[in-house]
Amino acid sequence: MPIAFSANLGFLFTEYALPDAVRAASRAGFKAVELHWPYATPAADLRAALNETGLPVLGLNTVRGDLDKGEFGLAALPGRETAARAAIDEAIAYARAIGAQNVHVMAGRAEGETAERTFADNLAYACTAADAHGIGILIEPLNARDVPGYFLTDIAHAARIIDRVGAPNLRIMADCYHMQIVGGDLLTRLTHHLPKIGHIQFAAVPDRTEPDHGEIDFSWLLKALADAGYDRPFGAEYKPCGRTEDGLGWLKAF
Ligand SMILES: O=C(O)[C@@H](O)C(=O)CO
Ligand SMILES: [Mg+2]
Repeated sequence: MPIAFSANLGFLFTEYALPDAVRAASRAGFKAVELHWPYATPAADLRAALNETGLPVLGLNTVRGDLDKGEFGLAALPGRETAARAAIDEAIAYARAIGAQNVHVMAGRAEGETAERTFADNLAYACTAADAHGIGILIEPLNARDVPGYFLTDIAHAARIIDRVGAPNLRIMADCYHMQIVGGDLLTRLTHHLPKIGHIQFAAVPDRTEPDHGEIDFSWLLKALADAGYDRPFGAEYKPCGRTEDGLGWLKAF
């Protein structure tokens, strides 16, 4: 099965304004793009670049909240439901404007059963609102070294939340970088949860740069995941060591 890649424009091609980053990703051979927080860019400008290149947008994130206070998402924060749902509405509206396939709803720093219930309720709201437009909702476990106190760190926990919410358009964004730090055993765990996975991302571990070195052999792992049935583009979400184009040897090798 041929393997395709998505460029995460939150980290890759940041040398360019976002519409030109889409064009650069297309020139480099990526078959899709994904975004972090594109809201400062007029959707029409982005849509023009997407139409021009024909690249699909796999997803974008809800805003994190008050960065000065260290917020990293709102959806699992008890008492912040109004802000969380406004962030979800904003993300869905932007996703519709550019034709993005998914919205990643960021949980935030929280713990315990009340946070879990808040997250599940906000996700149910997001899933209903997104489903009306054919958009999926993603949740992503993040490692606690990079994001201390983040509500969701473990893929098995993400799977339990999906069962609890019970919405057909809710899936996991499984990031190999975070998962390796949170327990490794990537092929077995990813394959086990594959029916619930909507997107897979990757970067070298531990330095989160180009995926051609470090603890994980991606030339083996990504082929094994494709053999196991994962048939969507893999999201390259790493921090380039220099200019993005200068570090694309791994892409050419695939
Ligand atoms: O892994 C990450 O950091 C991203 O996928 C993200 O969306 C949250 O920062
Ligand atoms: Mg990620």
